[in-house]
Amino acid sequence: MATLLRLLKYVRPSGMLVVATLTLMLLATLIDLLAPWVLRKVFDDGISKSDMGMVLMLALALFGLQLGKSLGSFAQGYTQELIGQNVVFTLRKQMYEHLQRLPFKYYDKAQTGQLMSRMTGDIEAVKNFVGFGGMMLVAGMATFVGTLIFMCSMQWQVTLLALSPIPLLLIVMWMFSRKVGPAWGKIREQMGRLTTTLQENISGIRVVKAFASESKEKSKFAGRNEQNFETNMHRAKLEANAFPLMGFLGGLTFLIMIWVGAVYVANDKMSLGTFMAFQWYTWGIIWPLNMLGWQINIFQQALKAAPRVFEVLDTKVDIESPADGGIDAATIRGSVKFQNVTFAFDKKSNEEQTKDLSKKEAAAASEQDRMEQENRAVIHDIQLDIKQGEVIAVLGATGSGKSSLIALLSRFYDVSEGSVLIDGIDVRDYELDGLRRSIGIVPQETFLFSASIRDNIAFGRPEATQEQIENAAKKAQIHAFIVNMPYGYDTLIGERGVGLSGGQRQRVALARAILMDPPILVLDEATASVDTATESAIHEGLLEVMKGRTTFIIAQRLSSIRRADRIIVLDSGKVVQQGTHRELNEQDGFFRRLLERQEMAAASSH
Ligand SMILES: Nc1ncnc2c1ncn2[C@@H]1O[C@H](COP(=O)(O)OP(=O)(O)OP(=O)(O)O)[C@@H](O)[C@H]1O
Repeated sequence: MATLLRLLKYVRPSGMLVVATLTLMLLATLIDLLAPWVLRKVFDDGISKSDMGMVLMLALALFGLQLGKSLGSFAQGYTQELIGQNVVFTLRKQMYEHLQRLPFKYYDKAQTGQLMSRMTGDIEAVKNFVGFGGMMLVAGMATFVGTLIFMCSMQWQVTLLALSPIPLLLIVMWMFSRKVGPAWGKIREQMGRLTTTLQENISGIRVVKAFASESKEKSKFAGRNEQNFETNMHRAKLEANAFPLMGFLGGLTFLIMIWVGAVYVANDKMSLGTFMAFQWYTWGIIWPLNMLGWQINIFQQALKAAPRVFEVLDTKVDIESPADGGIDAATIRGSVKFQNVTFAFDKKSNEEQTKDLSKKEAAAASEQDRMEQENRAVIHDIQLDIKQGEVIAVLGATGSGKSSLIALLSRFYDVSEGSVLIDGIDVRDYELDGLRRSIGIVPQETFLFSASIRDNIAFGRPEATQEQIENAAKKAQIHAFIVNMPYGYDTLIGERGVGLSGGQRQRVALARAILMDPPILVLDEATASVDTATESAIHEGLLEVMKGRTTFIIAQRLSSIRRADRIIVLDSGKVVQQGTHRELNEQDGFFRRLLERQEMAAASSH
């Protein structure tokens, strides 16, 4: 019921259209009800009295009624679809906008295929009910009730007798509805899983092929496809059992009507005209009941699909600008302070933790969670003070927490304890978009869109001039490569940058960050996939780019951090060493061991 009420809210903006459609439907119903009544007159006032003038007039009246109905149907079909499409449009817009706002935490767990299927199939199922099923239900009910009124007013005894199979028909329908609902729920869920398998296979096709795992993946897909096939066949079986039974019981109404009607006509208790009109009216009883079977189907499908969409819409966005809009980040200069920062990925919100608990229990739970969080933390009590314009290299073994630490700067995640300050202000107090625009990031894995290379570089600044784009590309050492491409900056690159090498993709991402001209720059293993010659060329360019900007370089290769003002070494989420290259070289620790290992590796490769 709650789902239905919530769906109705989406229909409310189309209120006038709904009124227009329902008016047209009710008019069509009235015409349907009047037509048999006119037919009755053809027999009783025309044929039986041999008044051919009357017959002609009534035939023309019937024609006029049908013409009116046809014109009405044309408009009604259009408005009906418009209502459904309005709902689809709003739901898709809301879902898309919400997906854009949802934090990284959500995407760490969400399955792309499930989201795709909710955005497409589930919303479509909702539309079928809102635009078609719901309206037809109203039309069907109006036809049913109207028909009964007309029939009873003509001959109530025959009407009631003809209705005797209806209770049985309602029982069949109720049983069908109870069984088909869960089947639709399963189908929607399975479609989500099927889409996920497909999406993962397409995205990961290179891994599938590299490991020659096509047949394993094929059977995984076949398994899910088969499950969906079986559930659909189960649903079809339910329909195949219920619909003919409903048709049969409807047919019984006809049989009773003809038999009882004939007896009443023979006994002069019913005119021949009324008998003929009843034949027509019987359809007004059978049609809505038969349609009800389909409507239950559409309704149940929508009832199972809508919560899947609402579930996404109801996911809380807990990383947002402050309620008052937040502090303008345009003036950020770039000093950064990590103040007692602890961070765990699976932090639960306070509300989630203390829901349904008393005050005392909530306090105990919160203390327990604080301790658990401390155990799960990937960043432990970090204190760092970074001056504006400083170049900081963050070093550490894989999994030591380098990327996590930097992710807290842009609020991809929020700290569990402590605070991250930029220019002395907590990052949570800034307007979020502005904050993120102030931090240019070249991530480990670059995502490029299927668009021109120019648009990919100008992704964060679509208004940038060609000259600005080219300057950024030059600094990222990619300009020469781009101008040699078939269409230069207009060359289209495939999804995720297909057609470019790993190093080229990384340089496009670097140009993208440089173009944003941010006060803070983050290079996450940014030169990892380029050759040593290009790497040193990039570093030359970066020297100029880094000038005046606070820069974080996350790297494992020592060559890429030589120019850092300070090196921070992380181990299991804790800062274990910090200082200049020279200072750290003089200490016994992770840094010197890394240096020695790399020097040995370099010597053995010569
Ligand atoms: N989204 C996530 N959800 C849960 N745990 C995560 C997530 N991302 C990383 N971790 C865990 O957090 C720890 C730190 O990971 P992080 O990516 O920050 O390390 P890193 O030093 O950048 O590693 P690398 O050099 O390999 O990129 C690791 O133990 C990792 O397993």
